[in-house]
Amino acid sequence: MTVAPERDEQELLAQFEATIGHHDRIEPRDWMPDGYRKTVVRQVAQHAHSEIIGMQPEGNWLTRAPSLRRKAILLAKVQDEAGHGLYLYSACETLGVSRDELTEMLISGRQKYSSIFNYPTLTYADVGTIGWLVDGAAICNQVPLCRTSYGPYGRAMIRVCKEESFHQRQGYELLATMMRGTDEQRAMVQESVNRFWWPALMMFGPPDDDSPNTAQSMAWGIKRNTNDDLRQRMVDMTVPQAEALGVTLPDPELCWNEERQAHDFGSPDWDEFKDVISGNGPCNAQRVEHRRRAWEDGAWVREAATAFARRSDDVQAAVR
Ligand SMILES: CC(C)(COP(=O)(O)OP(=O)(O)OC[C@H]1O[C@@H](n2cnc3c(N)ncnc32)[C@H](O)[C@@H]1OP(=O)(O)O)[C@@H](O)C(=O)NCCC(=O)NCCSC(=O)Cc1ccccc1
Repeated sequence: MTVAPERDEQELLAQFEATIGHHDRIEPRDWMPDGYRKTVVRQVAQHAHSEIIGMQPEGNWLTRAPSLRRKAILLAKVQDEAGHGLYLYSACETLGVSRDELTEMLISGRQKYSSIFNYPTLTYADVGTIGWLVDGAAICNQVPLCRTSYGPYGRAMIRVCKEESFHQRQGYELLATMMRGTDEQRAMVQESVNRFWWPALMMFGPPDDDSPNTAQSMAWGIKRNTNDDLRQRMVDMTVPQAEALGVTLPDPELCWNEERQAHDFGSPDWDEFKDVISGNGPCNAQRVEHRRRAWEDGAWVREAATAFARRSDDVQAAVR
């Protein structure tokens, strides 16, 4: 007996929902609703683009690192970011979208990357602040994503989070070293923290009541927490670290709320956030142009690798 197609679809949907309900993983060959596939591709692609574009602000300091040790640490970190981008592009490819298409969507502005990477890195202290605050925010956001419902994304996150922890520690250690230095160095750290604090809080996305995707993404287990929840976690985690470092977080409203057992804090400038994610931040044009040039300059490498792979296949076929 043949089953009616609608019946088939209903059974598949029920099976999908049961998997989500049990907090099990959805794997690439499993049936999934079109909206789920699109949402995972959107989030994972944005995440991958962020890692790749995110190499630029710190990469800016590679040739000017103040010592061999600092240069080696920074090189390792920037290379890790490239690796994270590649895992994430691979996770996206399991859903039937190619690396070429993803890069095209980034360069043409059809897909986003994290707002934070549209701010400039003006001093070497920014390398420390990015490690401490930006990787700190990335950890808050990504540890729960190790339990995301899409298998390849969650597994990529496990490795990425281990590396992000090293990134955060190296940033904190850099800032701690500068804070033990001269008055000028301490002032440089404070100035850098003042510039990056609010943009780091914006990384978690708009407030929950202004976040169109959160409810559905949580229902599908793609996101495990809301944007505001994770932002609160970041503030609570960072305040004692700032005290230990001896820097001030630039928020006059920041204070401990005994009743909530959490910090109250001010609101980021959401108009600035909207401007930055619409392409009008201080470095948007420069970041995308740099990526476009690198992609075009690398065309010959991709062509050579494809030709080599084709020839190897021909040789294998001839031997068989
Ligand atoms: C929380 C959120 C970012 C946004 O929640 P959703 O539910 O998806 O959206 P929601 O409805 O709340 O927002 C409405 C619209 O606003 C967009 N938008 C929101 N926020 C931002 C933003 N900050 N920047 C730009 N756009 C943002 C959002 O896409 C949506 O637009 P769309 O409808 O697509 O046109 C989520 O996608 C997520 O957890 N992603 C995974 C983590 C991830 O990507 N991490 C990367 C950074 S860490 C790193 O790279 C490591 C590193 C450290 C140091 C150096 C180098 C590398």
